[in-house]
Amino acid sequence: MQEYDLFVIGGGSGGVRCARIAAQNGARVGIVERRHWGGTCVNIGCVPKKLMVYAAEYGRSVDDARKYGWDASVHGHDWASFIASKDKEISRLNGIYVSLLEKAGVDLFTGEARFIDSETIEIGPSPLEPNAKPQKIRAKNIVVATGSTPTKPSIPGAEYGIVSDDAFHLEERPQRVAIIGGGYIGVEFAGIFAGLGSSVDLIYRQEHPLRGFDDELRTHLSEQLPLYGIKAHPQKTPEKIEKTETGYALHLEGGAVIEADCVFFATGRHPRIENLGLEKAGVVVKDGRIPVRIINSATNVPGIYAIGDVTAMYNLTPTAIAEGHLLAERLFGQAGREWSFATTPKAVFFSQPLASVGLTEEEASKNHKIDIYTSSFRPMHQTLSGREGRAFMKLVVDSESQVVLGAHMAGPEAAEIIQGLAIAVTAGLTKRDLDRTIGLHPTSAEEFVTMRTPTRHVGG
Ligand SMILES: Cc1cc2nc3c(=O)[nH]c(=O)nc-3n(C[C@H](O)[C@H](O)[C@H](O)COP(=O)(O)OP(=O)(O)OC[C@H]3O[C@@H](n4cnc5c(N)ncnc54)[C@H](O)[C@@H]3O)c2cc1C
Ligand SMILES: NC(=O)c1ccc[n+]([C@@H]2O[C@H](COP(=O)([O-])OP(=O)(O)OC[C@H]3O[C@@H](n4cnc5c(N)ncnc54)[C@H](O)[C@@H]3O)[C@@H](O)[C@H]2O)c1
Repeated sequence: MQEYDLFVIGGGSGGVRCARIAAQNGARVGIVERRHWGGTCVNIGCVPKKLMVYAAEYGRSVDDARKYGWDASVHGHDWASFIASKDKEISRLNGIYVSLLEKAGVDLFTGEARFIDSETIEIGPSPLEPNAKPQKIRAKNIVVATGSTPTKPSIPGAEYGIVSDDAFHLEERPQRVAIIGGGYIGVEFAGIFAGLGSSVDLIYRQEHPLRGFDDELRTHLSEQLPLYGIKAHPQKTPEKIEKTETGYALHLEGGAVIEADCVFFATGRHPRIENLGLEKAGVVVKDGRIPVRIINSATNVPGIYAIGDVTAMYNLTPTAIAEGHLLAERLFGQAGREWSFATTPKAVFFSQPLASVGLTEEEASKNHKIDIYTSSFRPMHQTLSGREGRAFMKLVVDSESQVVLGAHMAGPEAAEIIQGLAIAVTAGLTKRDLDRTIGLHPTSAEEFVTMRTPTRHVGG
């Protein structure tokens, strides 16, 4: 039986980083992957999704270009050729992940892993290695980095609906898409399909999409949806799906029926822990996830750790990577690196991107007297193109200390801009620091350093 200092289950964002850093620090490391190296982000998440967002924007950009004097026109989108290009890029990235691990001296295994006991793993057949002969591995430290998987509600006809995993490999682009769920995936794919020319219905339970984001930003998004050709169905819950002669009928509670060629469930994700044998290792599972201490990723069993989506704490790639990196350094290298998880920035890659860092107005006003600064404007490139829609920016500032507690934006390059603001919020900079920063003209970003008069004072 092979023995390791560290064995990682799951070759995704968190697992790959953890294995690589541990090996670079001299540990003997093995890692197992069941399906695709690089995990969700690279294969069926962030990366192909962002490529799809780019694809979706070109149609509108050509329209804009005409207004800027170009003799350009669009004659439809070739889904099959786009998917083939996307797949080529993803398999290039798969190769990079494998070579990164190999170069670091990590042993790679393909197959489905499960615990036999708290120090022993068995690897059996999986989609990546259907004929794998079962083999056992022992390790002093084991990291569970198995990620998460889409959740479908158990309504009649749910089997007719797809999830995000399927959306990346559809044979053709559906003409009519009904997307259920107003979270990250629902909003992003609504933008993608609408941009590519599909008719899109977006169904969600709240008054506005993106629960947990700043309420004013959410309201702004609701106002923008129709401008992108998306039909919103707020405060609606799906009841059942029926197959019809022309596609599917999605019935909503209250009686409305939406006809679609594709019903897309974007109704959240749950940790992938079934069949992992956690009970054999004695690892406690609570509410379907592995609870850990963020400070050291430790489970209740000494020597067993969990990082990334399987802990259901942040569910983002950079946080999974940071958790994996921190754990490897703490176990085998020099501990001491710090990451500010509390100021993790978030972005939703909708056609008009949205991004946030720090506290929302609702969160901040519970414990602080705050000054709110807002700005809403027509982005400059739309003046000639005539495109409708406005950008929105917001700062949440502590009234007494003037520390910037949160920054929120919807508009061109919002994610790129908020990444910069995230440094300011993480560093605890004040509104005065923003005020004394000279703007970069003409940009949308300069608005964040030129908002002088509070829109309102709240809380306390
Ligand atoms: C459509 C979509 C878009 C997203 N977009 C973004 C984005 O833009 N930005 C962002 O930050 N985050 C995004 N995310 C979230 C991000 O992908 C995840 O937070 C991140 O991948 C989590 O990393 P992880 O290492 O925890 O898990 P994963 O990357 O999911 O890796 C887990 C790996 O473990 C493997 N595995 C599972 N069980 C076993 C087993 N028993 N044996 C062997 N291997 C196993 C799986 O096959 C998988 O490859 C997106 C997610 C989705 C679904
Ligand atoms: N840009 C990014 O960083 C990005 C992009 C995609 C996904 N992700 C990550 O992946 C996670 C999963 O994304 P997601 O959009 O699936 O989840 P989510 O938690 O963001 O949104 C799920 C949505 O589904 C709704 N919902 C849940 N059960 C339902 C039901 N039975 N009927 C109707 N609606 C229901 C919820 O109210 C919510 O609006 C995210 O939380 C995020 O962490 C991140």
